Amino acid sequence: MAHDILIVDDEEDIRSLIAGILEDEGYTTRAAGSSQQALSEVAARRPTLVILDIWMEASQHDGIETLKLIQREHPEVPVVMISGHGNIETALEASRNGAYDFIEKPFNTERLLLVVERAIEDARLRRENRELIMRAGGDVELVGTTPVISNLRQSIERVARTGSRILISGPAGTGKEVVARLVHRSSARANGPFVVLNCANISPETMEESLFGAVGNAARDARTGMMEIAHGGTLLLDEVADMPLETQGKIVRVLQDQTFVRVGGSTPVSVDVRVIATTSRDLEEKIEEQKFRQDLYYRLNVVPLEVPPLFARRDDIPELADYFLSRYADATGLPRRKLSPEAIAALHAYDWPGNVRQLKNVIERLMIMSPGENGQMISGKMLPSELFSDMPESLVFDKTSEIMALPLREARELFEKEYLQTQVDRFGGNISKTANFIGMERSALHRKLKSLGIYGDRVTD
Ligand SMILES: Nc1ncnc2c1ncn2[C@@H]1O[C@H](COP(=O)(O)OP(=O)(O)OP(=O)(O)O)[C@@H](O)[C@H]1O
Repeated sequence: MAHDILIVDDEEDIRSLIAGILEDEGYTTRAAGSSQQALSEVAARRPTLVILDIWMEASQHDGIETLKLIQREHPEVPVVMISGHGNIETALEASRNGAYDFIEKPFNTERLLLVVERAIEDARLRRENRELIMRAGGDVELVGTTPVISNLRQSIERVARTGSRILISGPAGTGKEVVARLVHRSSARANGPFVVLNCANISPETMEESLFGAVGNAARDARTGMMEIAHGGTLLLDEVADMPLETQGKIVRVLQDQTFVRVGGSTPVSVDVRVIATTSRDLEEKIEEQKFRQDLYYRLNVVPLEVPPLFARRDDIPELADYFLSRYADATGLPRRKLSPEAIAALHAYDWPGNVRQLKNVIERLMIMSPGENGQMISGKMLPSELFSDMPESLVFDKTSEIMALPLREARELFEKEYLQTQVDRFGGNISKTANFIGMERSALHRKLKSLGIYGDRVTD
């Protein structure tokens, strides 16, 4: 996506000289010959960068005042000042007011391009930092090698380049946002912003201000909307099923024209934004209940991507657990730990109703609550009890009275039978995994099952 640069100078020659240099490098430019025009261009759409002359004689505001006005509305937009006279005082004042850097007349093309490139990169890093701080843990790695995840990865690569709208569905905590971030990162917009708007629990008024921004007045501050901030990049509508119906109607039109009006304003703002939506609810059901607009559904659901629950890709659990262990150790400086085979087997057997997010939280908790040396194993006993609470009733063993009525040898045999049958069922009949979990040799388990008469067709290696 081309960056959108606003050039502000009262000399026509300078404006077209800079525009020529920048356009040759693939930037998109707009020009303004006065401070008033500059401010209305900024108001029409937030630029990626402003190049602003310090001396603008016939303008209502001089360069410094214009800088202040731009910074007040958009402190995140970098402004590079042009100065004709190497006046240190003015330079200092501009820096104090947030100017990113200076270029002096007459121009050196190399220097101009270098400063522009640096300013845009610096703003991108700041934005990413802000996003990281705001959404700590929002990483962009889709860990997993099961066929469903490998297919998903391929679909992401394929669809990312097309620019189509995508609807990502799947239960909470499965990694829908990770998928959206990956799409953005693999697309032509990767250097543009990635903006997330959470649609849950927002009133229609707040939602519209968040999306479209607002013109300031006595009652409210001016605000740049997510649509405008996402220009040249991607906007993620998280949990889109919760978007108020009124806003749904408005966004249908915006998706079509990529143009909207800020709350309280009348000037149309044109943007170029790729919209991705996520949902953990069944949108077709919401349409039937008349809580979601069908036309919006069709517009968003150009390419559907599905992220399956964690229990449907159990074999990714060990790799995910390992990934969170090392990531958490790196982030905190805590020792690097490993999971023991029986701990891995227990994580593998659990159903994870909170999906990957729950697994990540369990791992973090383990690292904090079970301190140990570098490389020291985390054993099955250290796992939180919630992991065992959804075990089948028979494993918790409700046959106490029956057992109590038996001599030891028979009681032991009954217990073993119940215990092993349940464990084998838990691991879907897989002997290696069962053996691993219960801490027995695979061949010994085979023999044991046979001797207890529970060696059926469902058992596999
Ligand atoms: N395959 C994965 N590889 C690495 N990390 C993952 C993976 N899936 C999820 N995560 C991590 O798990 C957490 C939850 O993922 P994410 O927020 O993407 O889920 P979600 O489906 O968008 O959840 P919700 O619907 O609740 O918003 C995040 O910290 C994310 O980084």
